[in-house]
Amino acid sequence: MTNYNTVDHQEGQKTNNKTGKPYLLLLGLNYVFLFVGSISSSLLSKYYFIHGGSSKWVSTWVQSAGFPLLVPPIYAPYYLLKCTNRRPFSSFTPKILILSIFVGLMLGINNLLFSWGNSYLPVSTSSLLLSSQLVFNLILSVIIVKQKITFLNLNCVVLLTVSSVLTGLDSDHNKPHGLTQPKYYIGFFCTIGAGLLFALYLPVMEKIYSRVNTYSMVMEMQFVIEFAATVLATVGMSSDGGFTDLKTESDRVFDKGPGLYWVTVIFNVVTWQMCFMGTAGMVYLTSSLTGGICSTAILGMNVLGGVLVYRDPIGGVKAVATVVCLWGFCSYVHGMYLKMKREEEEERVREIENKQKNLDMEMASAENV
Ligand SMILES: Nc1nc2[nH]cnc2c(=O)[nH]1
Repeated sequence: MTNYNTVDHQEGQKTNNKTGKPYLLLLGLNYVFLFVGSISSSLLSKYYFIHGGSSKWVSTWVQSAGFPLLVPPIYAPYYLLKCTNRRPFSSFTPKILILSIFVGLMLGINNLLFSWGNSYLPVSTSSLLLSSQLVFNLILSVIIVKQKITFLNLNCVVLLTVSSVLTGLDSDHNKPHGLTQPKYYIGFFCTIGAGLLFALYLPVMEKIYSRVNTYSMVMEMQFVIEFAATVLATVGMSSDGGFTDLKTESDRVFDKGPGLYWVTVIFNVVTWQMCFMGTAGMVYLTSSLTGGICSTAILGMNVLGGVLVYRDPIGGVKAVATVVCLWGFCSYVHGMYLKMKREEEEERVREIENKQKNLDMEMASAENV
């Protein structure tokens, strides 16, 4: 199993084989998961609320309940494909298990706040507000994993934050018909709270991953994390009539009928799982800050999704905010690409120098003989 565990906490600095093909393939795959999962799950969460769904607990539950989907990729390599000697979950220590459960509970609360915000605000507004998580992400990454602040990451964080502040200031234009001022502010603060928790979740995950040495273990941890988040959501849902809500909503409330209700729930479960698996992979393969920047930039795309799919109102300010968000992300990815190329070149030069040195030494010892 490929091992990508050496990190020095600068973007893209997985020093072990970080430019190799398997690494880039895995990175690309995770990014596709994150991209598709994040955009579709945000739109589907809103679809649930727009068509009559009203339970914040149902919307929270679907964000983590897809953890059984991780069973085949966790067990198949050992039991079916027999391509690894590592038994699933064999590297778990009690400490890692407890930490994973703790992170799972934190994620469960984040999911609840996220649902609360999403139930009141337009997709585009909540997505841009969530972008504020990046500043907290940067600060907490500096504290927790000693992330270095560079021009590249600071520039991106500033641009994405300016983008979300612009949206916050544009609240009058963002309020759809029927959304009262108190509901707008509840949605606003729940979303900012979710951003804060997510900003803590990412560097805490990176810290735990520093003890992890295979990608399989990342999937196993994700299984435990999502399981814990689901237990929290299930307890909340049971105490608040959520399971009855599921039945009532599907039979009587959802205006697209029971069939589409269950399709919405199932697709929510699958796309959220993709989103969180992609996030975990990005954090493991790069860093919590790069993972945060990638997820936050996709939120900028959600703005376009909200406008195109739900006809969210978009004024000049929101349009400028979206452009700033995309500009910040693109300049970061471009900077990272240049950095990776530079490192590849440096590595190549080092290899040539080492080969030359070895050759010189061999020739010198041959002459001495
Ligand atoms: N708070 C928060 N929750 C999420 N759930 C999935 N993506 C996100 C995100 O970017 N922020």
